Amino acid sequence: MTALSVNVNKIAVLRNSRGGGEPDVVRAARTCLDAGAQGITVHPRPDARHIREADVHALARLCADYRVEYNLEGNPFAPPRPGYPGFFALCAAVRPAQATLVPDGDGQLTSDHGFDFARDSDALTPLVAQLKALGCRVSLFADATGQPDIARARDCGADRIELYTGPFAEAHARGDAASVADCARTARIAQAASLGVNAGHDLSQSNLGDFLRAVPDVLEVSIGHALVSEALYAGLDATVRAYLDCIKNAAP
Ligand SMILES: CC(=O)[C@@H](O)[C@H](O)COP(=O)(O)O
Ligand SMILES: NCC(=O)COP(=O)(O)O
Repeated sequence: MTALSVNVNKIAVLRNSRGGGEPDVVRAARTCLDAGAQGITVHPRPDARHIREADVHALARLCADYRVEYNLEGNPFAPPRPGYPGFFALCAAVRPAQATLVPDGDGQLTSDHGFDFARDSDALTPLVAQLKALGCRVSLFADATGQPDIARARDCGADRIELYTGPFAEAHARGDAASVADCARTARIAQAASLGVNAGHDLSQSNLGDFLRAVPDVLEVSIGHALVSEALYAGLDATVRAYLDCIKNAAP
């Protein structure tokens, strides 16, 4: 069955907005694992807008305690800067079970494209080898347009690809069913090249079932933005009631 890796970036967004320690990303991740999630994903960015170096280490310890997969995502080509030692250095320090390479520019709001394998293969190949030497499974973020050159990810030495599902999610929200067929075609090309298939970006409760029914043998989905948004809705009712109880119980 497909594994769920929860991306906790958004918990760190909320924490950083106040400068304190709440919400606590490790507590949130532990709650996800206690609920049955099979892994934790983070995508630390060079500007440290959400996940910070210390979080990467703390979550690595948690995943080791729970013996679950830790999936570290990032751009291996982004140079180090104060507060961000670089993706490879982070992987060398915590040795995540899976390193997912994503070709994000610095100023991007979020990830919005996969690798161009015709252009990037030569640069990726030695990096993939170095990450594998650390003991990481390596996955490469890939557009899901049915392009045959997805098989080149295998030539780079990668174990898996992660289908970029943002365009699928947008199309699904418009009621357009065609894009899931592109995802399925891309997955089959990758699998024929002996690559495992992960998927992520903007997956949600409203599109995940349709995605998994259409795309064969997806090994893992990593989900953050929608999952955390939905958790707010799911938790608000109980939380407001708890506050009302506090007020009632404190009333003279
Ligand atoms: C690769 C991918 O799709 C996710 O890791 C996504 O980029 C999360 O990053 P943000 O939380 O910064 O949007
Ligand atoms: N790799 C995708 C991921 O970790 C989560 O993406 P999103 O659900 O936050 O869009």
